[in-house]
Amino acid sequence: MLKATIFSVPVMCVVWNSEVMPATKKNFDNSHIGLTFNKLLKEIGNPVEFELPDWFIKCKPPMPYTFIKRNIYLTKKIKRRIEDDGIFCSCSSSPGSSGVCDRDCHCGMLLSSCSSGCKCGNSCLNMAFHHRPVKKMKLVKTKKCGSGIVADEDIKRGEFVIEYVGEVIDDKTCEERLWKMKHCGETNFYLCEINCDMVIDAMYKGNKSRYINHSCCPNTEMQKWIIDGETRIGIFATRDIKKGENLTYDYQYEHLHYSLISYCRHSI
Ligand SMILES: C[S@@+](CC[C@H](N)C(=O)[O-])C[C@H]1O[C@@H](n2cnc3c(N)ncnc32)[C@H](O)[C@@H]1O
Repeated sequence: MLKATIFSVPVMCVVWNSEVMPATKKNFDNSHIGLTFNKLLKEIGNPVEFELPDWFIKCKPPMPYTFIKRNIYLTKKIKRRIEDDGIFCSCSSSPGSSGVCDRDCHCGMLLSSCSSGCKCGNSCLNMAFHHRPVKKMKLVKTKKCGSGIVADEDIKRGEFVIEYVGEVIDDKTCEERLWKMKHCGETNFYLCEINCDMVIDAMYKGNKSRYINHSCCPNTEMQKWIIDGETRIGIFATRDIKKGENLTYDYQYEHLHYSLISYCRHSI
């Protein structure tokens, strides 16, 4: 339950949410405005406690974050090319296909993008997503899941939607951040596991993909691609999506270290 304390003083009105921001209160107490406020408080007497109305809690603005285009590594960047496994890109279009290699070429089947060895050259379609435009999407308030994302244009099945980017951290940092969030009472997590010791955390830095909510009947999916030796996560449409539809994917959150009271498709 969120509680606030309001002091009605002519001109100055301070709303303090003691459960969410304890660190800020300390800074506030020592600041000039804090000292003045405390002096005023002594003169006024005891504050009155009240519960914040539901509409206020629901209207809580989304947490600010820094927009980034590419992952930022806070851990060692491990580059692993498929060539390291003795697989070299010598793809060419298969007979009867559209004339360029697609996801059915050797590299595509390994979810690795083609390299310069590919005989299709610039027209190659197995170029993962790093050269493809991001779909138009809008940030919205959902009924039950805080902020969410809706498509702002029709999207076709299989099309690339957006890359999931954030800070790439190791397991230890991830655990530290989770504890910190627990202490702050933060319930929104922005974690995506790349492998057993690498997680993309879009809590502080990311793009709109950080707002895509979970559903067990999703319309997009996450795909791991190796692009120039780096594992990157692309979000792709699993069916045709109409403009205005909520974008969702399945978090498969049993892999992560937290649980989620999940609302599914229709209630998001
Ligand atoms: C990646 S964020 C998604 C954006 C988030 N809704 C926000 O307001 O910033 C993931 C968090 O959203 C909430 N969330 C996402 N999908 C949900 C669902 N289906 N049911 C309940 N909560 C959900 C959970 O708090 C989760 O930790």
